[in-house]
Formats: sequence, C-alpha cells, structure tokens
Amino acid sequence: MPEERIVQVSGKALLADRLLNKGLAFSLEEREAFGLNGLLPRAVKTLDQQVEAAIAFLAGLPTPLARHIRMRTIQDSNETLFYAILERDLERALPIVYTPTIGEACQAFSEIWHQSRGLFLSWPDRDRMTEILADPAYDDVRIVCVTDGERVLGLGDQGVGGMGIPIGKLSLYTACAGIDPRHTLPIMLDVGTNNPTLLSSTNYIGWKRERVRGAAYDSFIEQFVEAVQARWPNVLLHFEDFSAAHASPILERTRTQLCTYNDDIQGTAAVTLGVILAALEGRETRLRDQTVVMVGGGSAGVGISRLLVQYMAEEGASEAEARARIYMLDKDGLLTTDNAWMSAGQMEFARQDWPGAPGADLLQVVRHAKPSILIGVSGVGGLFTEEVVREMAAHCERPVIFPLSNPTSHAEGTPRDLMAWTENRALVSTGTPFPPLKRDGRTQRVDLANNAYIFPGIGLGVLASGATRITDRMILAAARGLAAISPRRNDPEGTLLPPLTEMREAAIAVASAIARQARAEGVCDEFPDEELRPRIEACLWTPEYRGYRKG
Ligand SMILES: O=C([O-])CC(=O)C(=O)O
Ligand SMILES: [Mg+2]
Repeated sequence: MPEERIVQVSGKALLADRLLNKGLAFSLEEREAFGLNGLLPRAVKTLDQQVEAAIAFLAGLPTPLARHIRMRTIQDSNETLFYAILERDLERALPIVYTPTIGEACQAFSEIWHQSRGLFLSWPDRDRMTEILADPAYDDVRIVCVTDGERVLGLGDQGVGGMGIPIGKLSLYTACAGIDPRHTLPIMLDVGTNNPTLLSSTNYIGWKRERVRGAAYDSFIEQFVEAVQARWPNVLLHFEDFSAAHASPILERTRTQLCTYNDDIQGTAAVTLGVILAALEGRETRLRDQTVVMVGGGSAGVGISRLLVQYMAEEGASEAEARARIYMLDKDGLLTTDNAWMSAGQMEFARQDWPGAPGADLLQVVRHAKPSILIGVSGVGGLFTEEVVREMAAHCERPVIFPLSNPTSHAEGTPRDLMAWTENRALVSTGTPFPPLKRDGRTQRVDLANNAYIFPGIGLGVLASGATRITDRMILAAARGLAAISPRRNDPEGTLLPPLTEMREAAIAVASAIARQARAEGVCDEFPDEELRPRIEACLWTPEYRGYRKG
C-alpha cells in the first residue's frame, strides 16, 4: 500500500488539481476531511474500477479522434487514471494518445481545445518568457518538450495545433519510462503559421500571423533557450517537429550549452539504427557492408544517415567509405553534387559518382545501387511502389524496408504490400502502428520503429545519471541498448523489437545505456555500476492512489 500523503488543498481546488484528483476514489473519510461532501456522486470506486469504466466507454466511441479527445479530458482532470489506462492497455491506447491519432488531434486542435495544459509562448509574449516560466507551479520540471509546430509528423505546418505533439510525447515519457508527470512540461512556441487554412479559419486559436522568420526567429529561440536554462539549469530540453531548416541549426547551437535533444533527428536515428542492428542480428554481415537508400533528406534522413556513418566508422570504415554506402533522395530525386539547393546535412550525402542524369528517381536509384536497406522518411505516402520493392528484392535475400513516415496515410508503404511483393522475405518496420499480419495461419506483430522506443529511455537515463549533455555516442549507445533487447537475438524468426507491452524494459535498457555512456564521457557524476539500477528505479513513478491526510 503506498504511503499516505499530506495534502494542503481541499474542496474544488483539490478536485481541480489533476495530479492530486482521484475522482470517485476519494474515500468517504477523505470527502469529509477535504470538504468534498456534495461535490461528488455517492459511489466510491477503486482505480481499477475507474479504469474498467473508462475503457468500456472508450471502446464504444465511434472514432479514434473521439477516443483521443476523451483520453485528453481524463488526462486533464485525473492524471493517475489516465496513466493507469495507458498502463493497462498500451497497445490499444498508444495509437490513440500518440501517432497516428495525434496527427488528427493537431489538425483539429483549435476546435477541440478545452483546457490549459503546458505553456503557450507566443511572439507577442517574447519579453515575458522569464516571468511566465517563473511560476512556482513549475519548480519540479525536469523535462521540457517544445515545438513551434512547423513540421508536425508528415502533416507540415499546424501552427499552434502542434502543441498536441509535446503533450503526446511527454505522456509517453511517463507511460513508457515512468517519469513522474509533475516533472514534465509541454511548451508551444507560437511564432505564427504559414498554413493558409489556419490563417483563414475563424476558429484558429493561435497567433494569427505569418511565421516570424530570419534573425527575429533565431533571437526568439535564443531568448527561450536562455530563459529555460536560467529557470532549470539541469533540464532536459527536447525539441520536436521543427522544420528541417531550423531543427539541425538549433540542435547544433544548443547542444554544447545544455542538455538538449532533438527527437526527429536523434531519436529517429537511434531507433532506426537499433532496428537495423536487430535485423542484421545472427547474419554474417556488418552494417558497413550494407547499401542504404534513404528516401527523404529532411532532419530525420540526415540524422539517420549521420548515425549510420558513425556506426560504420566504429566498425572500421572510413567516413568516406561509410558515406558511399548511402544514397539519399529528396523530393527532386537523388542528391548529387550537381544539386543547387541543399542543406549542409544533405551536402554530406550528395553523390559525386552518379553516372546518369541528375535527379534520378527511386526506381533508377534502386536499380543502380542494389540496396539491402530502404528507409522512408519522406512524408510521402505510397512511394515504395511494387516495382521499386520487387526490383530491390530481386537483388537481396532479406530486404530491410522501413517506411517510417507518419501518420498512416503518409507511410511510404504498408507492411502487407511489402511482404507480398517480397514473398515474405522483407524485414519490415514502420513508423506508425499497423495491424498484425497473418502468415501461415499465424498472426505476426508489425514492428513499430518509432522514437517511442528511444526518447522515454533517454529521459530516464538523463534523470537517473544527472547527465548534463546528450552526446552523439550516447545516441549510438541508445541504439545498441535497444538492439540488445531485440527478441531476434534469441529467435531467428522473432520480431525486431520487443512488444509495446515491454516498453518499460525497453526504456530501462536505453536508460542504462545512456547513463553508462554519459559516465564514460564524463558528462555526469561518477556512480558505481551497482548504483545504476537503484538510481533508475528511484525515478520510476507508477499510477496509483495514495491516501490523503490533511496538512
Ligand atoms: O511522433 C512520431 O511518431 C515520430 C516523430 O517524431 C515524427 O514523425 O515527427
Ligand atoms: Mg516528431
């Protein structure tokens, strides 16, 4: 039985405190002591009973978006119940509170917004940031997830609606890695939107202007980062769904200054490398012997490619050899040194040796390069056509194919098609959940190569170790930590990733890898090996009610 807790607030204020509220689980004695008489229906329920009732109601709702809205209402009134529902059935709840439904929720954000959560720092408030962050309600914050809503999943600019993403990501820090929700804070940097639908919508609830750009944008971000660092010197600052043009420069500018992390660059890269290593498990081959076609030259594509190069370098390849294993395409086809407009990251992967005309399409690249690994981070649904996939499979025994874009309509291919076009030889993993496949009368889970296998563990590792930076080698360590718990290690036919029901173990594995690497690089305090597990366990919060005593 969890120990009692001294609680100062009472009456309506207690019910309105979503971290303390227990709804009908307040005992009759507590209702008496805390002035709740008359405020609640008479029944007293347990957490389990509340979970049952909520799940039964959710099941009857007509659409995933309706379930998402209901879950968010529960989260905003009773966080313990919200996380108890996630804990009970993460497999069904995850696509509701996270990708793919979160995409729809961001698109409908202005219409479904109902209650304050997190912080909205808009351009007109730029000189009030410090004052806003100063509220003592945020004293316990350890992890901030921030977006400016410019590149939400594969859905582009969602303006203030992008706030759905930090809310969703932070709820996974808690659901997957047991981070106490009082340590988390979602922040929306509202610098406008260039989405014409939002700008012309009378319902839009953000700052209704074109996006602030250039030096003004950069100084706004700088002001924000400084305010965050001054307020919480040891915070983990997680950037999410910024545009490709901003994501990398912000990461590079801030990562030597504080503990920052970009999930779309580093998280996507770590999970992808982890799943690739799992796919190579038990085969007499190394990563440096693979040929990779990377479809998408945004922050995810560049981030994954850079991490693959680092890993190949650890296998002994030179940087040039490693880069030569990668063919990167963006919307205009293969990137070659003839391309006029490339980001700094894309330039690293532009090929000099392409024999044909510039701008080769995916089929031409696959035909020429004969890849063993095909990764989609393009945001373009259906790019992995039958012709492309059959061409790849003709040269490769076990094609590794990851359509990682999300939500579902943006995935480059569906697991069912990819398996059918490769006579079930492909090793497929997707960025958004897909239903299981039926094969020889068996059903097989589709591996979800989503950052959700990485970022919660990174947060847990940072909190447990007290790391003050997230280095490239910590990201490599996270990928290795994930690969090390792949079911494939013990079963050649096993899935690449552990099931969602084992998310906690995955987070602990990633956290341990992160913490050990942080220690090796001296970016956290020394701790003996035997202290690591207790440190991690001390960070784990579980959704359960405690008895309350009047303070
Ligand atoms: O949120 C997800 O599922 C993965 C991700 O970071 C993105 O697509 O931007
Ligand atoms: Mg993202």
